[in-house]
Amino acid sequence: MQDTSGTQPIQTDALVIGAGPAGLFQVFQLGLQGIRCHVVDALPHVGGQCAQLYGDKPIYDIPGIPVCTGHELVQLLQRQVAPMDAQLHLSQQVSQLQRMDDGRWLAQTTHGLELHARSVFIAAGVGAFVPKALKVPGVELLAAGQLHYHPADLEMVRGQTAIVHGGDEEAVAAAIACADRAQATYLLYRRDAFQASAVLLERLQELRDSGAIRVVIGQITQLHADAGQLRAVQWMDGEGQEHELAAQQLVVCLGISPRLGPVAEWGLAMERKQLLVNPATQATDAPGIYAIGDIVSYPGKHKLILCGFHEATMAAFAAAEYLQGEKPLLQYTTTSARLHAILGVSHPQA
Ligand SMILES: Cc1cc2nc3c(=O)[nH]c(=O)nc-3n(C[C@H](O)[C@H](O)[C@H](O)COP(=O)(O)OP(=O)(O)OC[C@H]3O[C@@H](n4cnc5c(N)ncnc54)[C@H](O)[C@@H]3O)c2cc1C
Repeated sequence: MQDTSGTQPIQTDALVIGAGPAGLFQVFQLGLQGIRCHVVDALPHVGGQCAQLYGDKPIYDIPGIPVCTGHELVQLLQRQVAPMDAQLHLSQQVSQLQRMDDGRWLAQTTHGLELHARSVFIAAGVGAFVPKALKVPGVELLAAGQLHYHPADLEMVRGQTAIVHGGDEEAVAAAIACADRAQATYLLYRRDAFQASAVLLERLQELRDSGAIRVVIGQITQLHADAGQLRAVQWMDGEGQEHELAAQQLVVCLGISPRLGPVAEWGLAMERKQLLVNPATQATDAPGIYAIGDIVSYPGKHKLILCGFHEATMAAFAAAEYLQGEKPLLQYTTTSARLHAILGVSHPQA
C-alpha cells in the first residue's frame, strides 16, 4: 500500500475509514471484486488495535495461524493486501462525511484531504486513535511545525533545542532520537521514572550520563511564543516553583487512545456507540455506506478479528453489486484466472 498526501479532491469507487485488521481485509476483499480503494487512518501506521494496543502479544484464534503477535498479523495482512494497490492516507482522521447531490459521499480529513467516494466502508473499531493533547495556555499561540504529537520522524529538531514531554516508551525513544539531531535535548516528565524497554532505558541512561539528554522533573504549565514561534516552555517543579526552559521544538508523547469522535456525527443509525448494520450486507441505513469490525452492532455480533474478516467479505460482495449493478459471481482464489490476474500470480493449470 502506498502513503499519499495532496489537496486535490480524490475520486474513488471506495473509501475505507480505518486501517485496523477489518479495514485491511476490506481492502483485500474489495480488490478481489475489482474495486480499488483509498484508506484513511488517524494513526501514523496501519494495524489498529493489533498494532497500537498489543503489538507484541500473542493471538491464538486467527484461522490457519496457530499463533502470531499483533504486529505479525498486521505484517501478514499488509503482504496479502499489497496486490490491491490501495492508496493510504495516514495520521489523519476522517472528520466529515456528507452525501453529495449525485449520491456519492464527500469525506474530509483533519489534514484537509477531500475524497469523493461512491461507497464508504467504516472500519473505525473503537474509534480513531488520537494523541492526548497538551492542554496548557499558549498552545493556541504556536504556528504549525513546533508542537508535535508522537511524530514518526524527528528531523525537524535538527540543530534546535528540543523538549520531549512524556514518560513512556515512545517519549524515551523520541528523546533518544532527538539527542542525535538536536542541539540540546530535554526530557520533561512529572517523575524520574520512565516506562520503556530495558534497551531503551539503558541508552537513555548513557545519554543522560554524557549530557546529551537532560531530564527535567516537572509539569508543563504554559508555553511562551513570539510571533507564533515557540520561545520557552514554562514548567512547575515538585515544590510548586515555576521555571522557564528555552526551546524551539516541543515533542509531546502523552499516549494515544481511541475516541469515537466524528463517526457519531455522520447521522448514521447507532445503538450504544455502535453502527447498526444489516449482517447480510453490512449496509448501514445510508446508501453506499457499509460498516464492519468492532464499530458495528447486529444480533449475535462478536468483537473478534475473525468476525471483522467475515464482515469485510459480506460488505465487498454487497458493494460490488451496488457499484457494478449486478450480483458478483462467487469465484475461488484457488482456481479463478481472473482472481489470479488481480493477485498477480500465475497458475497455468487454473
Ligand atoms: C488487548 C487486546 C487483545 C485482543 N486480543 C484479541 C484476540 O486474541 N483475538 C481477536 O479476535 N481479537 C482480539 N482483540 C480484539 C481485536 O483487536 C479487535 O476486534 C480488532 O482490532 C477490531 O478490528 P477493527 O479493524 O474493527 O478496529 P481497530 O483495530 O480498532 O481499528 C480501527 C482503526 O480505525 C481508525 N479510525 C477510527 N475512526 C477513524 C476516523 N474517523 N478517521 C480515521 N481513522 C479512524 C483507528 O485509528 C484504528 O486504527 C483484542 C483486543 C485487545 C484490546
